[in-house]
Order: sequence, then structure tokens, then C-alpha cells
Amino acid sequence: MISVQQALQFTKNHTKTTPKTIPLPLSESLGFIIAKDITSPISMPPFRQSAMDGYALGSIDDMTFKLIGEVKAGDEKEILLHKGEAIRIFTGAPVPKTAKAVIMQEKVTVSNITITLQETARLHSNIRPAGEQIEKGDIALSKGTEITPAGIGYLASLGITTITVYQKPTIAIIATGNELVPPGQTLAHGQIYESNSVMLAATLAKSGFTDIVTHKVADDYEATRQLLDQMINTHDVVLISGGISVGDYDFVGKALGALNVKEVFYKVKQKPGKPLYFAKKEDKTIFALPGNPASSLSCFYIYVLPSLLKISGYRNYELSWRTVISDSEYTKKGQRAEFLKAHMENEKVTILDGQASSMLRSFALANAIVYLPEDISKVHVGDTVQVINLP
Ligand SMILES: Nc1nc2c(c(=O)[nH]1)N[C@H]1C(S)=C(S)[C@@H](COP(=O)(O)OP(=O)(O)OC[C@H]3O[C@@H](n4cnc5c(N)ncnc54)[C@H](O)[C@@H]3O)O[C@H]1N2
Ligand code: MOO
Repeated sequence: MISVQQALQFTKNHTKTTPKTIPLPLSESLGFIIAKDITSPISMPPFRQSAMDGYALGSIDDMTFKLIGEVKAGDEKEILLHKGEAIRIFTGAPVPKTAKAVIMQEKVTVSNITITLQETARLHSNIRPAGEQIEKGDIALSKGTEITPAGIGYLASLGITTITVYQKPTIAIIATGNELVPPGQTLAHGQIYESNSVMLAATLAKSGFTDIVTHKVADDYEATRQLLDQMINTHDVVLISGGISVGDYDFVGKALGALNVKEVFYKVKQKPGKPLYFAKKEDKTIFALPGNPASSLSCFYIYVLPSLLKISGYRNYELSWRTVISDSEYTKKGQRAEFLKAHMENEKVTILDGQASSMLRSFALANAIVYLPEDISKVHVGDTVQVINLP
């Protein structure tokens, strides 16, 4: 059995960023990673622009000016300004080439067609030079940058409509187990509702992975092998829930072995999620997540999500640990490292009741996971602990 640190390292080392890139409409690119430097097709601003509502001045060594016209945002006209002349101008309007400064209207007294400044104007004040933000042909955003809402706004301001991004992986979720029935049906004795697939699909969607199919398979070796074969051939990532432990009806490991996948690791010294299995088949990635619901979700956050982010081109795909103060006591029972459902508030973390790997109630209330390494057996109120925030 390997340690959590080894499992994280193996997962990272065996995950590569996809070579597949696609053009995407800018409006659909939120959360994708830029795969090719984006150069700006224009200078921004494209022209000398007024930053204030006020007056553009033909000189800066005068205090009184004659008003000779007006330019508002969107106007194309170019007015020639001489010494002692000014025009009315508005925020965003093109500043005449001959203007030396713009003064805001609050600093001016107006009388008919004459304005008097209350203070002297500084050269080029309140004028945004053309290309102040970016020059035409310069790199607007470079390869590896995540597209944020601000990024979409910025690229749209440059007139860009399509960008090249890394393709997000296609993902198959497979829930295994004879006992599982879809919510909505009546349970017979011995049956439970299948909840892992909708849970995994929801957390995937929340992190921007939407190209997902979901299948269910009974505890049957041949059916499991066939479905896994088909899903590995048709998807970039396969997430299996359940059937990976040592029971007589746990067929996932055996089926994957028969499909010649390359096992990277099986079993991690952690709770929950001990029987986690990670494998590769060429460029395909396979995680078999332990079926206990909290084990599946915990392994998803700790191992699967960073791997999916790395595949998708994210630079900062690794877990971001923080050290915070615990306001709970907790005693670890075994030797394994533990991931505990927790709630962070005001920079303090509460370890929630109900940590069993079969329970989701605490997870449903959690916004963080506390990590207790193998060598820590007790947490006291006021101790510092390592935490990740849930996405
Ligand atoms: N003899 C041993 N038994 C077990 C060991 C062990 O080391 N030796 N490990 C235990 C641990 S730890 C875990 S975790 C589980 C993992 O088992 P599997 O991955 O094979 O999962 P299943 O047996 O299929 O299911 C476990 C549990 O979770 C429920 N389940 C499964 N799938 C779903 C689903 N899609 N939705 C809701 N609930 C699901 C299932 O009914 C079981 O109750 O093995 C221990 N056993
Ligand atoms: O690894 Mo299991 O999740 O302890 O129940």
C-alpha cells in the first residue's frame, strides 16, 4: 500500500496535458485554457481617448479658452485646435490630435462660449493614449492562461470572437453494483439508491467538465469487462465507482487487468478511499473509485480533479493546501492518513460529525477537507491543520 504523497506524485507523473486543441467561440470559452498565444488584432484603445467629461484644450499655458465645438463618444470628426481654443468632450470620445490636455468639467467655469480653468492643465492629462493597454500585434494573453470572465471581456474588447483552447477530456462514469437502483423507484430489501454517478457528474459539471456519459453495470465479470473496454476506447477518462475491493463480486480490477491497462497504483494508506486504483492505457486515464460514496467523492477531489485539470492544460492544477486553526477535537483510530469532511468559517475549521465512508450527510454540509497525515493521531482545539477548500 502506498502513501498519500506517493499516490499524488504517481497521479501527477502519469497525467499529461492533452495535445488536442480546438477553436472555440469566445463566449463559450470560460474555464478553458488557451493553447496558442493570442495576438491583438488592434491597438487598445484604438485612438486617443478622453478619460473624462470636460474640455479638450489646444494649449496648456492659458487659463481662458474659446469654445469652438464638441466631440462625443462615437464621433468620427477631427477638429483642429489652436492655442487658446477648447472643445466640449465626453468620456470615451476621440481626442483631437492637436489637443494638449483634457480638463474635467468640475475644474472649469463656463460663460457662454468662454471657459476659465480653476487650475492649470498638465500636458496629456485625462487622455488615454492609443495602444495604452496593448499595441496591435502584441500578445494579448499567452498560452496556458485560464479564460476568466475578465479574460472574455478583455478579448472581446479587442474584437476577438474565436480562440484556440485545450480540449477538455471526455469522461465516462460507470457505477457498478447489483444492489443499485435509480432514485424514483421503490427499494426492495437489500437494494439502495445509486447516488455516486449523479454526484460525480455534478462535481464534474461544477468544475467545467460537461462531456460526460453515465452507465450502470451489474456485478458480472463479462458485462463489466465489455463495458469498460467500450468506455476506455471511446473516452479520454473513465471513472468507475465500486467493485474495486477484494470481495468475490468485485470485478473491476480483474476486468481492467484483462483489458491490458497499465496499473499505476492500487490501494493508498488513506481513509476514506483505501482501495483507490489508478491506471493508464496509452493516453487514456482510468480511476476506479471505491464505491462507498464518501470514498468516491473524497478520491475525486484529491486525485481525479487535479488530474483532469492537468489534462485540460491548467498550470495550477495541484491541490492548494492552507494551514488553518481547528476549532474541533478529533481522534484518529487507525494508522491511515485521513481526509475529513469539514466546514471553514472565519479562517477556522470545524471537523464535522459523521466521517464514515458510507455517509454523505457530513459531505453535503462540508466546504473543506482536513488532511491528517499518517503520523498525526489527535487534533486539539487550537491546533493548526492542513485544509483544502472544496470547489
Ligand atoms: N475484506 C475487505 N473488505 C473491504 C475492504 C478491505 O480492505 N477488505 N475495504 C473496504 C473499503 S475501505 C472500501 S472503501 C470498500 C470499497 O469497496 P468497493 O470499491 O468494492 O465498493 P462496493 O463494494 O461496490 O461498494 C461499497 C459500498 O458502497 C455502496 N455503493 C457502491 N456504489 C454505489 C453507488 N453508485 N451509489 C451509492 N452507493 C454505492 C455499496 O452499496 C456498498 O455499501 O470496500 C470495503 N471492504
Ligand atoms: O477506504 Mo474505505 O473508504 O475506508 O471505506
